[in-house]
Amino acid sequence: MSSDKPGTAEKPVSGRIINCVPQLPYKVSRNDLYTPGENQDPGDEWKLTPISGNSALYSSLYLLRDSPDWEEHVVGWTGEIDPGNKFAYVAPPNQRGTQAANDNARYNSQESNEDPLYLSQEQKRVIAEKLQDKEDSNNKMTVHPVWLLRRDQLRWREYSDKIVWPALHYILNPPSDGQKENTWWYDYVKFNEAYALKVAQIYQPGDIIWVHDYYLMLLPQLLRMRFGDAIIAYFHHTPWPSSEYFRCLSKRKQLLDGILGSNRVCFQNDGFSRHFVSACKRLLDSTSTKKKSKGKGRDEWVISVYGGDVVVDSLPIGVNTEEILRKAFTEDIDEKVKVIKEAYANKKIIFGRDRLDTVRGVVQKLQAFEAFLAMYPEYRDKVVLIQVSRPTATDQGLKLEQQVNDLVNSINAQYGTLNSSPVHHYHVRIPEDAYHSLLRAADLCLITSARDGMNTTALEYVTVKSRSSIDGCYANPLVLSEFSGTSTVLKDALIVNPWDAVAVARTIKKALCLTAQERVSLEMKLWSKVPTIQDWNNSFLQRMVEIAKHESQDNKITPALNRPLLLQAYRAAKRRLFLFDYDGTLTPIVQDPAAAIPSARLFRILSKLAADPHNLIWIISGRDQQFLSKWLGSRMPQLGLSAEHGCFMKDVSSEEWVNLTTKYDMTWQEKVNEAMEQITVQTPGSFIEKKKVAVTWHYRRADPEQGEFLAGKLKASLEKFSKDLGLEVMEGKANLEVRPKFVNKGEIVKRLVWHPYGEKQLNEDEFKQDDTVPKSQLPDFVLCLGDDFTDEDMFNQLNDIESVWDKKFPDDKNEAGHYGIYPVTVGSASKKTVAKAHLTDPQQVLDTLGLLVGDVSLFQSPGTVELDDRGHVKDSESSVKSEQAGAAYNMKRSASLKDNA
Ligand SMILES: O=P(O)(O)OC[C@H]1O[C@H](O[C@H]2O[C@H](CO)[C@@H](O)[C@H](O)[C@H]2O)[C@H](O)[C@@H](O)[C@@H]1O
Ligand SMILES: [Mg+2]
Repeated sequence: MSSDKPGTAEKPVSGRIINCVPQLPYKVSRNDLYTPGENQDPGDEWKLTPISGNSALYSSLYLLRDSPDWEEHVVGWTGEIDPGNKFAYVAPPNQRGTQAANDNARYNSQESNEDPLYLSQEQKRVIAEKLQDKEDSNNKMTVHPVWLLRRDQLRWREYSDKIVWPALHYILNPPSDGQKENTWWYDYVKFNEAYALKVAQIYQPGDIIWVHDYYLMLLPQLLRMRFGDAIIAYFHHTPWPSSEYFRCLSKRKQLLDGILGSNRVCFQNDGFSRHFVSACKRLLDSTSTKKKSKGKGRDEWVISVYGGDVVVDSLPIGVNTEEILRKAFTEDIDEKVKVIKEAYANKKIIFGRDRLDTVRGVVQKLQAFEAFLAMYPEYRDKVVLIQVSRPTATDQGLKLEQQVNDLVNSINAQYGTLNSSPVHHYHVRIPEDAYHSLLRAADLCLITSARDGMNTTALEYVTVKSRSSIDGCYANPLVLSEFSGTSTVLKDALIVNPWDAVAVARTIKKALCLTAQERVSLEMKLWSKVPTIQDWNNSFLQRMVEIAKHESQDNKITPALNRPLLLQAYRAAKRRLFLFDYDGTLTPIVQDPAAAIPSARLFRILSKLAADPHNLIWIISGRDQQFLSKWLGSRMPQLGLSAEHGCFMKDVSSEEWVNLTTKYDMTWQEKVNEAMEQITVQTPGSFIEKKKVAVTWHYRRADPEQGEFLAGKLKASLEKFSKDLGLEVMEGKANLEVRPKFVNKGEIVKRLVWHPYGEKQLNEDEFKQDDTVPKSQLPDFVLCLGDDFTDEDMFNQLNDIESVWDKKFPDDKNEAGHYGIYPVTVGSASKKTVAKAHLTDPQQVLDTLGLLVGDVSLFQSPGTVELDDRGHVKDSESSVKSEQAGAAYNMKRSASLKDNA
């Protein structure tokens, strides 16, 4: 698509889509029959087989490939590569029986069981070439494989499958010490980082980046860190649970924050979007507005996050109806349908196909069918349930399989005869032609999922039933669980609660008794609602183009702090200055101000930071001197302190506090106190915190609505005289603070940064900026963290300093091309900020500082990390070792294969 395509002129999109899918559509396996040799095609070493599942998503990829409007790039993990069995070492004939041969055989048989997947560059090139879609003669779809070649390939799935997936499907994991989960989390972070790296290699401005599903929740934010202007969409294919479930995840904030790097987050239906919006509100304190989307009547929200807008909406995925009809109506399938019908002559066929996991409701289905046979004995030899259950490799798989088998056996034992069984259960993956034949032959399709995003079997069934061919195989009814995402699309299906077996049984009876006219009328309604994948692609992308057009420069999301890059800059710097706010930044906000004391972890990390002679640390807080001295200064005299929003300061390793407000008349305090006391009387639970200069009115413990309302009233009354008295009234966290206007945290920052690094601060009220200090004496790394409105003064000051330095010291930038200045806001997503990056909460603050002092893993939070093809940090010790081992392994292996050829 060209940028001058109608409607795209205002904000051109490049016409390229980068589709990020959790896995490429093919399974890669090594061909055991392959032996390298001169006449061998290296491509023969590998075979590809299409993987099952995610059919709608893959169908969307192929349709985009064929669209004249878009150039498509697909980024996806290769999935687990099957290394084949050809590793057992066979000694060359002249060595057979020798000790060396036996040792080698032992070595190689271990290798064959646990192939470390050391693929050479050439092998990767060959596989990548094969993965490039064969049907794509015009090369319109370029496949970019994400390699994560490790011995234990399942590791890349653990966090998604064992932690995220259950929570998304309302399953709570049993409590654990969290150790395994942590390791899985690091792999999940790496998995997402590997994608970000791959996308960064191909990204061009104007590309639409389309991220799919819960394996890749961190990817949008990772991309936002790299490309502030990128157009990013996240589509969530599975259900999104109530925030009550989602908040059980220990990494809940990081996951939400990861998704919110997108411009648009889209779900299968409004209910899922609503849950997501509420999770963002509760966990990240974001705000949102809601409206109806144009034309479709669906809900659309705009969430405000860190200064930017994220559209949240829904668009149910569809199926490729044309292709289904083409494939399901062939002479071959006609024959197969006839055979099925003859095999079950005089019986109504009830059909179901589900993955055998706990949420697909196979157990509920069998229980309902059992109830049906019990309640309606006249149907016992007149129906058959053909249930195809696709095996899954889950932890509960075996138990579930056993439960299903027991139920099938018990139903067949009770209601079967010598000649027939009411349930035919196939625990296999059936081929596509068999599936289409069964869809066509069915008199009823029964879907009883306890949770799913979009059940494509239901859509495919309705599609097939829209065409008449053989008598009795047209317009057959669908019984559909209300817990399936599909029920919001196919509202006219016979909707059931799968937990109510009796009600489902009654609905089966009702469905089997529908007249032909009723069935046709139902089918017509359903068929008109089946979304096609073509429409889904078009609508999705059309909306993305609109969003791209309306993106404004002053509405950009402040991205998450890129901690690995921070670490790099930290390591390279020698004159580091840390400027930390206290409440809400180094400690979480609590009800009682006196209870917000530093944690042992905070002390440990601050002590480690302070122990480095290249670090200077200042705490710049609204707290008074007494609090700061008691809890911080007395324990760590090496900290610089500033109290009451810049009114006082105490230099590093000094005990003397300097009052920066001595020249100021303090009679205003009386007037402010008076106003605050009046409001305190009216507001039970509120109180005044009197400091030396500043005065704070707290209402955290008051009724929230009353507190907010009266804070507004108090602010208005204070503002009547504050200007004349040179005061500033500041809205804090459930408080209102007043202090002289000419002091603020930004002024302290100015003093600290514009000062020869490491020299004592001057004890003067008035600060005179010394412009003669050379850059080599100014800090080369400034990390400033704050959560509040008052901290914006610090960020503003740093931004100004950066602009001045840009002009004054254009040649003194660091290796990364900047001055190492990091203004970072902490907490609530709803606030507008001038900071350059954000962290979600004080815990992430400690994780970040912990990373700098070596206490925390690089993969605790996602960021820009260069990984090699095995998921090691590039050029790290493990990466180099792994590369050497790989080279040795490949030499040995090819020698062994040649010898045995
Ligand atoms: O600049 P800071 O270090 O962030 O201090 C700002 C104010 O923090 C304190 O109040 C806030 O934190 C309390 C403890 O979590 C909480 O209970 C209260 O609702 C918050 O407003 C402190 O009491 C004030 O003096 C500081 O100015
Ligand atoms: Mg604060």
